[in-house]
Amino acid sequence: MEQPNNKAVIVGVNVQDRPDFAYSMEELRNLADACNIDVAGELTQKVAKINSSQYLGTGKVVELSALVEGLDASTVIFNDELSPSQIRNLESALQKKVIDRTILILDIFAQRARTREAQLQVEVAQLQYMLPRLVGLRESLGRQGGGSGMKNKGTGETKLELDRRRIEDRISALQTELEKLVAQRQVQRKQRQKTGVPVVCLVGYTNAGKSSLMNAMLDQYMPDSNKQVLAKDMLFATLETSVRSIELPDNKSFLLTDTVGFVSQLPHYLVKAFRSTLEEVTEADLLIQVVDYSNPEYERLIEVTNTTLKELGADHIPMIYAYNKTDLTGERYPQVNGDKVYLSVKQQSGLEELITLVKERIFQDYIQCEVIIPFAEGRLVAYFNANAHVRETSYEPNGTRLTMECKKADYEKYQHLFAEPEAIE
Ligand SMILES: Nc1nc2c(ncn2[C@@H]2O[C@H](COP(=O)(O)OP(=O)(O)OP(=O)(O)O)[C@@H](O)[C@H]2O)c(=O)[nH]1
Ligand SMILES: [Mg+2]
Repeated sequence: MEQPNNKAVIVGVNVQDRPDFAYSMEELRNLADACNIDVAGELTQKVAKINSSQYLGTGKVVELSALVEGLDASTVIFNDELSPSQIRNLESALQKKVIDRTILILDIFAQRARTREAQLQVEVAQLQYMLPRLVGLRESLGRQGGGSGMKNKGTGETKLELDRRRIEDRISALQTELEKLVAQRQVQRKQRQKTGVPVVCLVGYTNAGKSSLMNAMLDQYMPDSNKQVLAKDMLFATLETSVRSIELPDNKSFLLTDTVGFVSQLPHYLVKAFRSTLEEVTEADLLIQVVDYSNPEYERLIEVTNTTLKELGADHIPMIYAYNKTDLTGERYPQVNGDKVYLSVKQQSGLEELITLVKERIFQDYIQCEVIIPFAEGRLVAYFNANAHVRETSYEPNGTRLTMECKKADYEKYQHLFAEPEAIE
């Protein structure tokens, strides 16, 4: 049986005048859009407390039913995560497919997952969502003839036929496979850490411009690298972590990591499932929180990001802010204010200011010095030319004089080889 249509009505309850309610409904619409669902109508209700049996008050359910019929919608989408019994009750009252915010997010993640690791993580999260809802989902499936909103390969009807026990087995098999991938990633990360190169992580709300910023940095500092990442005007364009090396003109380098974006009410099992991918964040030396400054709700989105970072155990890592998309606001840019840089990646403006701030934070263990390297230790001159910022080179009777900025650790390591300046008679 074919799905009748992809028209839906979105429904939300505004509990105690939530200040971000209007935005959360707009976001729900965007999430639906990202799943190719056509939002034909909207229904909201102000309440003091969510109705535990059917989410909406009884009168509102009747009103909703009429609206859904009138618009000929096949699906009703709720702005919060519904409990198994709420789904059951709403489906029997409405006789339509009932889905919630969580399943939309899971669906988008499933569509976008490219790497095996991301696919495994999404599937684990989907199964964990399904487990307590099996009965309701099965009823829904019987009525709709397939497609609960789970669209990725491998899920779908066959999976829904599995009983609880088999789903649990499947989850643990996926987790075992995932652990192997995570172990590999950890080895890679340990190797990177050994090199002592600082790690800077881009974090922030979805669609803020993290990947665009990463690409702009690559353009500017690594023009031949050909390692651009996907940046696109859609929710959750990035699901996998990418790490790129950025070498600055003064020979300082760092690793830049692009990560999955956050969204409000990110299902906790999704956060948990993606924890391994996001471990990079918890071990970074510095976080750059990219903010869509053109979004009127940007302060709330910063809050959501900070709460998610806390949930991941990354709230202790130093952070600076890139207030991006300033070109869409009336504000002046580029502009630096404490730990905030107002910039526009699109207009390629403010990148240098941001890099200056990054450098101040991650290269604190550098010193300015002047040393004389005996001619016999010529390899050291080559080393510093490659790994330090040499400002001036001159030749003395007893060796090469370098005026430079180098790592304090390097200075201390090679100090015993440096020559004393000759006394001028
Ligand atoms: N006007 C304007 N648009 C921008 C700017 N920077 C990025 N964008 C646009 O914002 C959209 C999202 O950019 P991405 O870089 O994919 O955002 P992201 O933070 O990586 O998003 P996720 O991967 O979904 O978390 C794209 O359409 C970009 O072209 C900017 O400075 N100004
Ligand atoms: Mg991205």
